[in-house]
Amino acid sequence: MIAVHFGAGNIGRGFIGKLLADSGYETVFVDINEALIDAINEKQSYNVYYAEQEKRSFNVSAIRGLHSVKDEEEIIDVIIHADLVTTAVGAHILPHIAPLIAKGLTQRVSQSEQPLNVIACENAIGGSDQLKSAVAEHLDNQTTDTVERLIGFPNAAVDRIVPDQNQENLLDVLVEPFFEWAVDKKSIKGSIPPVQDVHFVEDLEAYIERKLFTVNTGHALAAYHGYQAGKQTIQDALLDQKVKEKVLQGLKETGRLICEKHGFDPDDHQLYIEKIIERFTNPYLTDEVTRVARQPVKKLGYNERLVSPVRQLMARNVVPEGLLNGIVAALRYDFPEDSEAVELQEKIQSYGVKKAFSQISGLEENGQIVEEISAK
Ligand SMILES: NC(=O)C1=CN([C@@H]2O[C@H](COP(=O)(O)OP(=O)(O)OC[C@H]3O[C@@H](n4cnc5c(N)ncnc54)[C@H](O)[C@@H]3O)[C@@H](O)[C@H]2O)C=CC1
Ligand SMILES: O=P(O)(O)OC[C@H]1O[C@](O)(CO)[C@@H](O)[C@@H]1O
Repeated sequence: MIAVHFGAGNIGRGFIGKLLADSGYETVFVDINEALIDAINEKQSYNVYYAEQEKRSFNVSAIRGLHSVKDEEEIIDVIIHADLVTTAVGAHILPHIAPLIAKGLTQRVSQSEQPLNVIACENAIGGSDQLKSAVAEHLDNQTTDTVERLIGFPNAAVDRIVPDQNQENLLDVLVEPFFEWAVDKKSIKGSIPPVQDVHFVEDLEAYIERKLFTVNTGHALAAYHGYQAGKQTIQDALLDQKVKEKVLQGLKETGRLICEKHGFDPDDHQLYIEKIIERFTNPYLTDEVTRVARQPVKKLGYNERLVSPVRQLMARNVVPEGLLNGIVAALRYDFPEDSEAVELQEKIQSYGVKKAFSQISGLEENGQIVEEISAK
């Protein structure tokens, strides 16, 4: 079994690559980072370490690497023969890898009727749908119909905290022991050769909103409030009671939405929140506030972890003060090494908070949410 995985970064190697190897796949990593690809081809294996007292280690082998620009022909060839295609590049990168995936799929469907599934493992609602739309822009009409018939783009929710790495061996990855990978059952074409521990679910929206609005919203709140409080790591941020209370306030608000909308049991959801706070504070991980806060422009988007639950709660006549305060903290994020933080601050300087936030979030400039934010 051959899997092509785009993005040999933290999640690519530390999560998806490990599960694919555990399931008996040969994994072809595609990445734009030449040093990573060279190391994969030279070493042909790496270790995944668990952030826990025992520090269990797992060897990942049967891997090779291809460079997304230099090895285009080989990537197309491997897509023709693949049993599964996955990505973990960042949702904003999906449009950049779409042309290459489109070329691979065009050649594949012209010579084979074998179905294939392409799963975007990104922190985004409808990540695979986004990739499918981007791929469709590079297909001719006839190929679009055949791709529609043979190629599935099931959405997925992926959950594992993999911080930035500081390993001696470039490829090794330290990850939290917990992980969850849920894939939308209904969009699968043909079948996916088994991948260990993947859940195929009927109602992905409930899973993904529960995950995104708890793990990612909670992490974002800890990062933006932690940054304002001068904390270096998420672990330190959550040791500050004031920051922790702000995180818990926001999670209480998203919890209300998730339970009301998707019917999760409030007591079970409270345990889910507690488990997540425990994961954030894992003492065997060092997770920089600036990693979790990265790309504030993306994170303030319309369907993202802060604005989406605020929109949905306001539509239910609830004013979520904790989440609104989280947005305010995000709008103040000015880490100079994050190009989106620089862009955000420049926008605010040029247009003022109201207009800048409205442009970034896609919310109406004179709407209630933008008014609430600018009044804070
Ligand atoms: N790190 C984490 O804890 C989690 C991350 N995620 C999601 O997983 C995705 C990846 O995140 P990370 O692995 O943390 O990021 P990362 O930055 O470690 O990995 C991304 C990889 O994509 C590669 N890449 C960028 N442009 C490319 C291109 N045009 N072609 C091929 N490869 C390209 C980069 O070189 C890098 O190796 C994101 O969508 C993130 O939201 C989801 C759950 C947890
Ligand atoms: O910033 P992105 O692209 O969402 O990816 C990093 C994310 O990974 C996580 O650590 C775990 O999902 C998030 O909380 C964090 O925001």
